[in-house]
This record gives sequence, C-alpha cells and structure tokens, in this order.
Amino acid sequence: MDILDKIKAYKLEDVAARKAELPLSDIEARAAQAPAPRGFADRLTEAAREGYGLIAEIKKASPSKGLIRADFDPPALARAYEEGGAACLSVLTDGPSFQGADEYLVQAREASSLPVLRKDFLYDPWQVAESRALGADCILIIMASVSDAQARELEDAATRWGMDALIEVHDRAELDRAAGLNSKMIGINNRNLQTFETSLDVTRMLAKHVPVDRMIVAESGLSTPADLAEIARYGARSFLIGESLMRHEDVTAATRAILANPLTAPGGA
Ligand SMILES: O=P(O)(O)OC[C@@H](O)[C@@H](O)c1c[nH]c2ccccc12
Repeated sequence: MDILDKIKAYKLEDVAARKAELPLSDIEARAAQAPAPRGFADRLTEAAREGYGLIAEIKKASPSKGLIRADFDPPALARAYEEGGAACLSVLTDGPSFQGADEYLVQAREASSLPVLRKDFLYDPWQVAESRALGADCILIIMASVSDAQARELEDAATRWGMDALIEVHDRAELDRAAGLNSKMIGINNRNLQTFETSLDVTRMLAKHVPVDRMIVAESGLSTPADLAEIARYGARSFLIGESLMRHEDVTAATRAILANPLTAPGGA
C-alpha cells in the first residue's frame, strides 16, 4: 500500500463521517451561501499572458519533507503571496499528511483578493460542495487516485458550483484520460505521489502531449527562476509552487524573485 492508497483510505472514512454529520442537502445549503467564486482559470490565464501565472501554495508540512515552515500564519502568507505577484493561491486542507486545515483556506481567502484552490484529495461530490462552502474557487482532481467516472462526477459538480478544476496528471495514461474531461487546466505533477520521486523531466516529457486547447500548469519541485525559464520552453507558463517559497523567511521577496524576468511568451505578449 503506497502513500496515495493510505491517504485515500483515511479520506474516504473521513468523508463518510463528515457526511453522517452534515448530509448533502445541508452542505449544499452552505455552499449556496458562500461568497461568489473568483474566476481561477481566468485569473491564471491573464497572468500567464503577461508573464508567468503563479499558483502559490500555503503548505506547512508534507509526508515527504516533514515540517516545511514552523512560523505558519495563513492570512499573512496569503497577503505576502499576493503582494509578491502570485495570480492564485493553493491551500492544503488535508490534516493527517500535510498538517493542513479547512480553516486555513477560509482565512487565506479572506485575507487576500486572489482565487483559491482547495488542495486536498477529493473522491465524492459531497467534498466539492464542501469546498465551495469553505469558499474555494477551484478544486484539484488527482487522476492517479480516481476513476474516469469519478473524475467526471467531480468535474461536473465543480462546474455546477461555478468553480474551476485543475486536473492533475503524472504520466501519459493519466494525461490521455484528462484530455477526455472538459477542464482547461492540466497540472503536470513532477512528483510521483506513490514514490515521492520528483523530476522536472515529467513536465519535459508530457508537455508536448497536452492538447493545444489546454493550459499546462507545471507542479512541484520548482525552486529557481532558471527552473521556470527552462520549463517555459516546453510550453508551460503557469506554475504551482509551495515548498521553495515557504522556506524563505520573506515570502513576498521570494515570490517576486521567482517571477522576475519571465521568458517571453511564444508569439510575444
Ligand atoms: O512544494 P512543491 O514541491 O513546490 O509542490 C507544490 C505542489 O505541487 C504539491 O504540493 C502537490 C502537487 N499535487 C499535490 C497533490 C496533493 C498534495 C500536494 C500536491
């Protein structure tokens, strides 16, 4: 049993417990009262046209790295990322593996004007309604952990709630499955969630197979402006970055630094 299987097992139990407490109709009523969605894909696309589109991640810890940031203040981090030029935020809400919390998403979103991705492991449309109830503007669909039918169901629910979905893939088979969905954003995860092995070669190899009408978001293991410039040559102009920014004391400065001097978009922009 690898880490992704373990996460899935406890997540399904957790969802069952949450559902027992708050049936679908109740969570849907909460979602209906949440602040209106901020257009996540639109904001990212716009930023990527002018430079790079950065999804900056609020991440306290991870199963592969342990504690990443001791001084962890989600609202302050959200403001720092916004000031540094991030287009969107990503907030880990999974507790057991990432020391995240639903509250962190609520706090980060309230502290900034940026659209927010709920970074968690989703299997059930109930969780999509829950994400919206928390204020999320976008959900993550991890192809390595769901069936095609589940992915479709999650995507449909996101669309119904006015949210976007980031479809995460790690190999060619997952990418081909993702191409059968409607979402525009394809996240290429450089980290294998089964082994934690991280290599930018994943983006280098998969980028050319992404359908031209989709936007590539290169995810994980990115830490320098040179990484971004190099990966941009493969057609990715949007990036999801957590750890390397979280490890800097001055998050605003680190965000500005990694976004400086973007490689000019093909065709100019
Ligand atoms: O911290 P990094 O290496 O910059 O990676 C960020 C993000 O890509 C990573 O947190 C991530 C990508 N896909 C995920 C799925 C679940 C949990 C976490 C992730």
